[in-house]
Amino acid sequence: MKMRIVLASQSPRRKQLLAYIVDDFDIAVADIDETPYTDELPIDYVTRLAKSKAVKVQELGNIDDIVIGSDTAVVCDNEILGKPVDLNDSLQILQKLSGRTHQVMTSFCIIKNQQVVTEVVTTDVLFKTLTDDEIIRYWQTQEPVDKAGSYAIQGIGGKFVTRISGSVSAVIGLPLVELEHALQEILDQ
Ligand SMILES: Cc1cn([C@H]2C[C@H](O)[C@@H](COP(=O)(O)OP(=O)(O)OP(=O)(O)O)O2)c(=O)[nH]c1=O
Repeated sequence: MKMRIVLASQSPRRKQLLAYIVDDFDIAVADIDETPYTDELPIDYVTRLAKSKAVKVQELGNIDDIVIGSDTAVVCDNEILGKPVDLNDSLQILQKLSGRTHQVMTSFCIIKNQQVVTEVVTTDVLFKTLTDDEIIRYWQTQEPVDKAGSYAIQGIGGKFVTRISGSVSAVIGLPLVELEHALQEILDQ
């Protein structure tokens, strides 16, 4: 029997990335509350969210589906910097990232029947020093709007990045090397 793979995500970037390693899959959106718990560690937060998204989609679909959930958090000094709601928010986030190294944590959770596989991939990203004027002009491009940490490394935000150490695909939305490996193990069973 051919397994159906379902990506539990509304992100066009995750869809595009998954298509690089999986020929055929469906999309289902899991609407979950993304508020971190008080004092929740970033690594626990991204793990929990990936699993919640996958579990929710599995509940709505077929028990035999292989469901993939994922979450990306931008973390600076152990603080989760979410998606900016307005220019002020974006200014605060990018001022924090200016001239220093932060972490991008992307989790995935694969569920097949009762089996749950989760993994978090952490990438270090160093930003050049940003002026407020640069941040404001960047906001006007609208690129930061739906991006964790208020930037997109694959877009205009790439011009802020001095150095990256880790997985580029994980920063954009899915760690392709690790996900392909984990998926292969499940499909081989
Ligand atoms: C840091 C960074 C984030 N992002 C994106 C990846 C994610 O789509 C988004 C992080 O938000 P997420 O909440 O992880 O994902 P999402 O809301 O877009 O989709 P879903 O929850 O349905 O899976 O930010 C980039 O595209 N480039 C970057 O450089």
